[in-house]
Amino acid sequence: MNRKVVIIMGSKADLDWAKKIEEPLKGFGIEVVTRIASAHKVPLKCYELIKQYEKENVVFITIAGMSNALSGFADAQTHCPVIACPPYSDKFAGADIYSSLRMPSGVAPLTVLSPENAAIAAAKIIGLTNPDIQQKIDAYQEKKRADIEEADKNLQ
Ligand SMILES: Nc1cncn1[C@@H]1O[C@H](COP(=O)(O)O)[C@@H](O)[C@H]1O
Repeated sequence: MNRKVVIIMGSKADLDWAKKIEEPLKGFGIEVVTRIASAHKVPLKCYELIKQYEKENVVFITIAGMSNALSGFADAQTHCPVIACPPYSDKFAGADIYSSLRMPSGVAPLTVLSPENAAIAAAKIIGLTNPDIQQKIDAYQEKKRADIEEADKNLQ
């Protein structure tokens, strides 16, 4: 069964970050749709996008910098899994991150900070019902193990 990942980002300023999530997903052969909608500025658009894609049982990945309302907002409106992947920032001592971590009761977006890892997490969810994707995840992990062996061998 083919399921897609829908990336929603708060601003076009997040595009470079989104691409770092898109690339590994496409490497796994997963269809990715990328949209821009800010929960602060266009909440109705966010809602409509969530409801539109929810019908396809997608995995959402949400990207929102500074003050991340988007991930909790999205998660509370859908039965689909939501992975928050806020863009990296060390401004204000990295305090932006708390807006992704602290959620009210019943709101459960998963936060994954690395864009590549967010893609892996989404691929694993899709892999639960897709043996092709499972095999690709196995191969990816095997490559990671081989990289360690290679690096270790090169030190000897
Ligand atoms: N949290 C939020 C709500 N609306 C936009 N943002 C985020 O704020 C940053 C700057 O957005 P803008 O370009 O709209 O100023 C971007 O990371 C964007 O995701």
